[in-house]
Amino acid sequence: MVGLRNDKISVTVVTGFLGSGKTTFINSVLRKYPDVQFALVENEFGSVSVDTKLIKGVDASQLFELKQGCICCTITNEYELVLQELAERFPHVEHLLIETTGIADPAGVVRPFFREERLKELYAFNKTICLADALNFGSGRGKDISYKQLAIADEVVVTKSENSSSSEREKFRGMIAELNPLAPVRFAENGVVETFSLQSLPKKIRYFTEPRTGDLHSKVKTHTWTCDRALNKADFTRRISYYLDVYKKEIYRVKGFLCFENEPFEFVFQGVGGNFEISEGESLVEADRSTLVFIGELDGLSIELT
Ligand SMILES: Nc1nc2c(ncn2[C@@H]2O[C@H](COP(=O)(O)OP(=O)(O)OP(=O)(O)O)[C@@H](O)[C@H]2O)c(=O)[nH]1
Repeated sequence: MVGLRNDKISVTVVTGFLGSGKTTFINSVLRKYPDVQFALVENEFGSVSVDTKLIKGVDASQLFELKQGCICCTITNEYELVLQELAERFPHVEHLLIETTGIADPAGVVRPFFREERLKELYAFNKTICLADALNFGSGRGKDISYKQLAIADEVVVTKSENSSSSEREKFRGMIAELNPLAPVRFAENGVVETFSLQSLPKKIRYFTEPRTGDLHSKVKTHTWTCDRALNKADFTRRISYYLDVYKKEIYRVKGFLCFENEPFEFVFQGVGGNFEISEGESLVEADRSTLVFIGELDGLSIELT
């Protein structure tokens, strides 16, 4: 069956605290892309189930509905097998949307796509989108987990923003940059994000906002590591691999670009919860400067990679 598939399935993870608007957002994505064959998985407290409520009002031909029995096989904790089975049984699926529960740590949902060889063959990880509720953001509700969800995200959507003034929007941007200076921020009004695109973000990540220190009083901190000479690829890979493994609990997210000896193009580094991927980027090396942004509980960590 897998042989029928020409392209990998793109994977987008939608996360965000309880009631932040994940279901609403997913419905708007399904409406926006009526020609894309989606599959939908909801991750719930470590188990996996498909949330059929999501198909309401959406043409069923867009969706491959998986019955619980198909994916929750008798073996427990088989998330990776479920993903594999999904790709193999439904060769027409083009895009997998995974909705995490509001109190889930998304690192466990994302990690298999960076770690498992078979999943890397079947899936192309697209991005993690975190929804933040404008009406509750910064209230401290579920602070640790919702800050971690924001810290890991590639893109943030502030939902329920229809009544937010431009100064309030700026404040949200600042608070989010405090947790995650890498993620572009968009706003949803009445469940619709005007400029949203499912496409992955460009493999150029120079847009990051300078980390800020604000008043969130969060344990989540940001650190920018730089090196001004070309790195030896094998040495660096070994070191970062060791470092991220040792601090996989503390370091939530690492993202950046690297310059390696004898390589004309910059490489993009993507790391989530102890696992990482290094892939050739789109920009030619101009100066031999490598930059990695670390996000996590960094107090007391010294980041030495060379
Ligand atoms: N005003 C407004 N309401 C919204 C918006 N997005 C979602 N909502 C409402 O917020 C409530 C929660 O939305 P859901 O989409 O169910 O949130 P969720 O994150 O899936 O919820 P859980 O699965 O329980 O974590 C619903 O009443 C939505 O109609 C928005 O942009 N504006």
